Amino acid sequence: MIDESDAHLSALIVEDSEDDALLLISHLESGGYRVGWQRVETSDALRRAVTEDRWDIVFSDYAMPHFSGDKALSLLRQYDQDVPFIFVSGNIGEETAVAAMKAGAQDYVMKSNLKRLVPVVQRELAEAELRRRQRQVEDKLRKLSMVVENAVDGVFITDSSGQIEYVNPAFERITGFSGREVSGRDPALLNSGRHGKAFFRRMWQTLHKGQVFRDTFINRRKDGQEFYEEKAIMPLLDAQGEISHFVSIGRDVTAQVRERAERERMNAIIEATPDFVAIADECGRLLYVNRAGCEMLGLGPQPADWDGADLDDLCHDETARVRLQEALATARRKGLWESEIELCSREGKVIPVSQVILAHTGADAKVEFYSTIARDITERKRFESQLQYQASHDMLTGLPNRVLLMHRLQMEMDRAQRHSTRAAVLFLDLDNFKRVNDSLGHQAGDALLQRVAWRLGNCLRPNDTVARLGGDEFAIVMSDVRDIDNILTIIHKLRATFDSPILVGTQELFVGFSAGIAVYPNDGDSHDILLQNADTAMYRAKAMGKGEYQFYAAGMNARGQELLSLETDLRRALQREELVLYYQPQMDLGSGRIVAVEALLRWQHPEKGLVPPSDFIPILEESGLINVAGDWVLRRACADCARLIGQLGSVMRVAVNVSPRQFNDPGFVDSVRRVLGRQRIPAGCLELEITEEIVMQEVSMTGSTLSELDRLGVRLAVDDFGTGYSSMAYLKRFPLDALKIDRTFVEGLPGDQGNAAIVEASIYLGRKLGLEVIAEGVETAVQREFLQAHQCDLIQGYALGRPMPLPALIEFLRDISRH
Ligand SMILES: Nc1nc2c(ncn2[C@@H]2O[C@@H]3COP(=O)(O)O[C@H]4[C@@H](O)[C@H](n5cnc6c(=O)[nH]c(N)nc65)O[C@@H]4COP(=O)(O)O[C@H]3[C@H]2O)c(=O)[nH]1
Repeated sequence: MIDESDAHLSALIVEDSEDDALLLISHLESGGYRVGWQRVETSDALRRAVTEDRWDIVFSDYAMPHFSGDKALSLLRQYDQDVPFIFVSGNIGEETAVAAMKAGAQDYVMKSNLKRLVPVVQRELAEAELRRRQRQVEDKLRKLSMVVENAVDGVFITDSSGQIEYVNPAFERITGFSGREVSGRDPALLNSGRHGKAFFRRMWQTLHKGQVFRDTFINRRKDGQEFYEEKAIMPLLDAQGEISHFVSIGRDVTAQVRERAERERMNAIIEATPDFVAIADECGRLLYVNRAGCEMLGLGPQPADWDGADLDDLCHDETARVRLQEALATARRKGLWESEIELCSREGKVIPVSQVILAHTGADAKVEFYSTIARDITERKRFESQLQYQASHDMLTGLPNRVLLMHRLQMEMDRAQRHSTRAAVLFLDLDNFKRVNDSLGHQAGDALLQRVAWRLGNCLRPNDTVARLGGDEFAIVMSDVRDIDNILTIIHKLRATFDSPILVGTQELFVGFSAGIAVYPNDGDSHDILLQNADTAMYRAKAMGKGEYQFYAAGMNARGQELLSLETDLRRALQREELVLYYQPQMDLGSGRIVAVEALLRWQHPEKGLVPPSDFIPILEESGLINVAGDWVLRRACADCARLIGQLGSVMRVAVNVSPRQFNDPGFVDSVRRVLGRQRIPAGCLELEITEEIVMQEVSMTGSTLSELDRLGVRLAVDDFGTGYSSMAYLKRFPLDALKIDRTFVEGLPGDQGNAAIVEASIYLGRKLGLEVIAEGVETAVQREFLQAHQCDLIQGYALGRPMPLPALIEFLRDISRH
């Protein structure tokens, strides 16, 4: 009996007789099968049946009216190789049966002997199952073999003694050996000798334990070249569990190993490079920064330290950020951007770098990432600026040299053109420098030049430039020259700066300059010409004598030139004592006596003759020479006064004009005290004429000076009374003795009613305040009478006498006393 589990049988019956088919089924059922069956009797029906269903077994009659067993067999085998095919026929002969078996039928059963049917079915079903399994195994083997044959990995199989039995095509390709060449040989033929014994010992130990050995082998190809093979070797066991074979599967990883080595080398190089190397994603986020970059920018060494940072964070301000965005845009457009830029470290240090940014694009031309290399050029920049400094500065003095001077001069010329002002260049040449050099040596000469440079630098405005042109030549570029006075101011400052001696070693040296001045745009429209003209002017100045300053051109600079030469002349006049005092008498209207004289300064110019004070006092004021001149006037006037008193035997007062600058000099009161002491005249014999301008200036200081002078006993008179716009209050506040009515009010007397009223009021005011009133510029007898009638105390003017030199005055006074 058949097994219950095998009892179900699906049977296809090719049979023209329904009865025969039923008989067949009944035999099978009586043999224990539960049969599901179908009967077909044409080729179409058979085809349909085998394509639509799966059958355990097929029975077929041999000869049928519309079909034949042969055809049924061959049709079936087109669809199924394994299903048992059993002829069940009434008349199949021996020969036909053998031929049918050859054609693929499994057996035949005579209809007359159906007793055989069940055993045949049982046997054929079992064999069909075997065949099916076999076929599956073969199928699998075929597939595996195909895989191995087509694998990219090299495979070889050895027997247990290590002799090669099989190699796949990949092995041949990788090693260069053909299967035939290596068949029966030891795989050691691939040995490169690069692995030590320990390596193979470990391999064999692993394999003999029945485990898989994996490692990277360095093997040798047939042509002797080495290659890297990532290999797995495994033992195969037979039914007894003994190792029967070894299978080696190896992948040629030479390219990867080399690539990895190359990458590691590159990485080591990048890590060792002193330049900043970084990779950023398409949004600028940093993906990689090398060691030098981390150090340069103060980023930690671990990626986590700068995680989230991007290229933007390396910019120190908004301008740098905009520049970076432009750089990235250029890199996206052109693939590369390079320039010099400034990066900023985390600590805020600004680092100048020479940087390259590359944009790396993918297949869609979109940027996938950026790489950048930046070299710290701090040193180079420092060196460059040092070079630039050296190229543009004089090494001895540290002042700009000719190159930089020309550049600044051009800038000032441009600025002057824009603002419609002027620029000036002064060419200075040290007087007597050669003598210093020759007598004290070069070191002393150098030291002198350094100190001169320092002093020059200190007396200029921040926008002016002083340069050393070489030797003892210096130049100054003056910016924003609005009028000629600006230049004169600088010249005064220069002179004042070099008034005191320069100490070189133990020597005190007085330094003077000869200078030429050229003014843009009048004296040239290019910097070369301007400097050349200033040079020319300097030579002219030198020719005039040491310490001279000379403007290049006449024309608009004529006034400057004139003022300058006047100033130079005045200095000389003071030294050569060309200044003289004239005296003009003052009469007491009450007694009719000459009680005082006014000292009036004159300049006895060798060529121009007698120069009036109006022509030179403003220059003395401007240049500061007024203090020297005023001091001289004071001494001279007091000395003359003493002489007058001595010679005439009567008291005589001298009035001396004091300029604002002289009055404000802190040493003024002392100098008055000194003069009085030296000349031994009573203090009341000296009257100081001060202007309304002086009394109106900062009150506390003026007040204290006036009080000090008053305590000395000196008389104080207000000159030019009524010409200013001042308040009369000062007359009360200060210790004054007299007021002098200005001659412009006396002029029209008595006809000019306005003037007459002012003069009357002034006399009235003076009397009320206890001040002596002196009328100036009295030219006529009518004026004198008017003043006398209005009780003016004193008069002064041509009506009495013009200013005269001392001998003439003495004569004049003697004349009067004689009459
Ligand atoms: N038209 C006319 N003029 C007359 C008559 N009488 C006198 N004068 C002139 O009037 C001026 C009087 O001097 P001031 O008002 O102090 O005015 C002085 C004074 O301010 C200043 N000055 C003169 N000498 C000195 C000085 O030693 N030091 C200072 N700081 N200033 C002085 O110069 C100014 C002018 O002096 P000067 O030219 O000498 O001119 C003198 C004198 O010559 C007259 O009847 N008619």
